Amino acid sequence: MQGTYHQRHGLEVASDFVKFIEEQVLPGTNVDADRFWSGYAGLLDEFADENQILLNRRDELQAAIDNWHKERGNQPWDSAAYRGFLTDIGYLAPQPAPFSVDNGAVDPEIANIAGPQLVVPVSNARFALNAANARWGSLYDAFYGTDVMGPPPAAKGIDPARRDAVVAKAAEFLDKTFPLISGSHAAVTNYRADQDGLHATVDGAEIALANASAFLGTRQDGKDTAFVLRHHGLHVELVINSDHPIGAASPSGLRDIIVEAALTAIQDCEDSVAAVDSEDKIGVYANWLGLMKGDLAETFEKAGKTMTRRLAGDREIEAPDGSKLTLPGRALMLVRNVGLLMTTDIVRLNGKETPEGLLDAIVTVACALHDLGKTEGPRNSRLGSVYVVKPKLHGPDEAGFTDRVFTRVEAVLGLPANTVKLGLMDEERRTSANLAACIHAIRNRVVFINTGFLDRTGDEIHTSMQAGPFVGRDDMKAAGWLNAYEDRNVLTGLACGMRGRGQIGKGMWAKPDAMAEMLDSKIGHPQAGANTAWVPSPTAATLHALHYHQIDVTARQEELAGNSMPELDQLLTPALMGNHRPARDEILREVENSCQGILGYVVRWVDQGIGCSKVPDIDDVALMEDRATCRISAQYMANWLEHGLVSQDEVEDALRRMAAKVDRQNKGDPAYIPMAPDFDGPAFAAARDLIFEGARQPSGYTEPALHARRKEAKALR
Ligand SMILES: CC(=O)SCCNC(=O)CCNC(=O)[C@H](O)C(C)(C)COP(=O)(O)OP(=O)(O)OC[C@H]1O[C@@H](n2cnc3c(N)ncnc32)[C@H](O)[C@@H]1OP(=O)(O)O
Ligand SMILES: O=CC(=O)O
Ligand SMILES: [Mg+2]
Repeated sequence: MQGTYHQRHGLEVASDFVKFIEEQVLPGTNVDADRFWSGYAGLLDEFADENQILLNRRDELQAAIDNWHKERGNQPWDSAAYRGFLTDIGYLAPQPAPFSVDNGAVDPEIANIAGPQLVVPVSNARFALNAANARWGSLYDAFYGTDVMGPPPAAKGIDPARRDAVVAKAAEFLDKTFPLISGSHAAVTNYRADQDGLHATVDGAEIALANASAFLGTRQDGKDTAFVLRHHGLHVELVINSDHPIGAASPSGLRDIIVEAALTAIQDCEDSVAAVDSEDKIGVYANWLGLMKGDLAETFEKAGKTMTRRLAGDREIEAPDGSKLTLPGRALMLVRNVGLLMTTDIVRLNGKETPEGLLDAIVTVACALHDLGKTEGPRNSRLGSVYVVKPKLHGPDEAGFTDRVFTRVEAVLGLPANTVKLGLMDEERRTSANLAACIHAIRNRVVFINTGFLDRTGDEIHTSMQAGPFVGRDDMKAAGWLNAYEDRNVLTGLACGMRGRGQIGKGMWAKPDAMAEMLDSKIGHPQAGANTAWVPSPTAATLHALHYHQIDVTARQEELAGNSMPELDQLLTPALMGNHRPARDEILREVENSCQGILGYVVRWVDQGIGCSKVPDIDDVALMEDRATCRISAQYMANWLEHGLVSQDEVEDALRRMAAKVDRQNKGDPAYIPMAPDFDGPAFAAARDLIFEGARQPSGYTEPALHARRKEAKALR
C-alpha cells in the first residue's frame, strides 16, 4: 500500500512517483509531464486488459495440460498424441513462412562482436556502475584472485610464486592469440611501437607479430603505456610500466594484460532485484536513469578507504600512422524489464492496480531519452537505439503484444518506430516450442534470443507438474528436452537471420566462485554457436572473454547453420522418473538442498530486500540464487510433494533444520534476522508458500509469494 496519490489524466499515481517522473526523469527530454501521463493513460487503456487476457490464457492452457496428464494417468508417453493435443488447444502455434529479422540500427557489440554479457541488479548502484565499467578487465587480477591458479589467495600482498604462474599463464594466452613470428611472449624483454607496428625483443632481436595488423595503436594513461591489439573483434591491451611492482618484476615492464570483457551488460529490473513498492521501484529506475544520463555515482567504503565510483570514460588510442581511434570504456547496456505477471499499486486505474511491465516499458525507455539526446560525451548506444530485455514471455501472442506496447511507448515519447530493440528471453516452454513465431512477431526489433535455462527449467517442471515426478537435478542437466531446447534456439536464430544482426545467447554461470570450472566448461557456449553468454561478475566476464578468442563464433555459426534441428517431440518430452525411484537418502538430500537454497535466498529477499545472493549449497559450493533458481527449487519440491516422493512433514522438518543452518551461515551479518527457533517470521513463511503453494502458483513463479511477504516484512518494520 502506497502513501498518498495524485491524479494524472485519470490515473492515480503514488505521490513520490509523480515527483520522481516530473522532477528527475522528464526534465532535459522533449517530453513534458502532460504528454507523459496522458500517453501512459492511453497506453494502459489500450493494453492493461489485454495483459490480463494473456495471463488468463496461460491459466487456461495450464489447466488443460494438467487435465490431460491426470486423465492419461500412468499410460506410456505418447509423443504424437501429446503434440496433437497441444496443437488442438493452441499451445503450438503455426510456423511462420521463412523470414529474416530486419531490426534496423544495432550497435556492433550486439550485432557483430562475440563476447560475454554481464548481468547485474540495477538496484545496487555500486554493482551497476561496476558492471557498466566491466568492459575492460585485468587478466592478471582475474587469474591471481580466483581459483584458476588453485585455491584463491588468503593473505594480502603478492605471493611471488603465484604471480609468476599468472604471468606465465597470461603469456600462453598471448602466444595463442597474438603469436610472434618466432619466440614466446614469455621471453620478451621489451615491447616497442613505431609507424611499422609493434616490435617485441626476444633474445636481443626485434620480432614482429605474426599478424601485424592485430596491432591497432598505443594508449597513454599516466605512467602506463598500453599497446592495443585486436583479435576476433575483441581488444586486448599490453600495459607497460616498469615503475609498477608487477611491471618492475617483468623484463619487458609488462604490468598487466587488460582484456575487453563485458561487451554488453544487462541492468536488471527483474529476477535479481527485490522491488515491491514505489520506494523500491524509484530506487531501481533512478539508477538506470543515472546510467542513461551518465552521472550515476556511488560512494562507499572498501578496504578501509572511501571511494566514489563513476562511469568510465572512452579510451583514446593513437594508431601507428598518428591517427586517433576511440574505443568505448563501458559495456553497451541493456535494461531487463519485468514480465507480464505482476501488477503494481504505484499507478492505479479505476481503483485497480496496473501491470508493472507496462510501467517498466514506459519509464525505462523515458530514462533512455537522456542517452538518445546526448550531444557530447560517451553515449550508451552510438547508433541511437534503446535495448530492452523482455523476460518470461509465453509464445507468439505475448511477443506480438510486447512489440505493440513498445510501438506505443515510442509514439508517446516521440521516438522513431523500432528505436526500442528487444531481447527475447527464451525461457518459457511455450516460447521455446514456438520460437520462430515469437521471433517473427518482433522481427523488426529483436536483437537477442538468449536461452534462460534456469527459468526454463522451472517452467518445464511446472508445465508438466501433473505428468509425474521429474528426475533429480543432475539427471535434468543431461535431459533430452534441455539439449533440444539449447540446440533449437541456436538453429532457429540462424534460420531467422540473426547472424550479424543480434545475439544468440546462452545462460548464466551460476557458480560465481568456481572460475576454474567455468574456464573449462563455458567454452561450450561459443562452441555451440552462441555469440554471447551470461556471467555473474566482472571477473567472470574477463575470464569468459578468453573463450571468444579461442572460438571464432562467426565461423562456428556458419558450420552449424547446416545442422538439422532436433525434433519438437524431443523438446516436448518431459524428463520424468518413470518407474525408477531414487533411494530414500538421495531424495531427502535433494529436499534438504532445495530447502537450504530457498531459505538462504528468501531470507535476504524478504527481510533485507536483496534480490540476488550467493548462497552455499549443501556441499558448501556458493551458488548465485535469484528468482529463477528459486523457482526451480520450489517447483521441484512442489512436484515431488504432488507425486508423493516426499511428505509434507518431511519437507517441514527439512525446512526447520535448514533454517537453523542458514541462520548459522549468516551469523556475521548484523542486519540478519534469524528464522529459528520460532519459524514465525515472513521469510520462513515465504519459503513455505513457495513450496506448498508451488503447484498452484501461476507458471510456478516466485514473485507473488515473495512480494507479499516482503511487503509484510516492510510493514512490520
Ligand atoms: C537466471 C537469471 O536471471 S541470472 C541474472 C540475474 N543474476 C545476476 O544478475 C547475478 C549478478 N551477480 C551478483 O549479483 C553477485 O555477483 C552475487 C550476488 C552473485 C555475488 O555477490 P557478492 O557475494 O557481493 O560478490 P563478491 O563478494 O564475490 O564480489 C563483490 C564485488 O564484485 C562486484 N560484482 C559482483 N557481481 C557483480 C556484477 N554482476 N556486476 C558488477 N559487479 C559485480 C561488486 O561490485 C564487488 O566489487 P566492489 O567491492 O569493487 O564493488
Ligand atoms: O533469466 C535467465 C534464466 O536462466 O532464467
Ligand atoms: Mg530468467
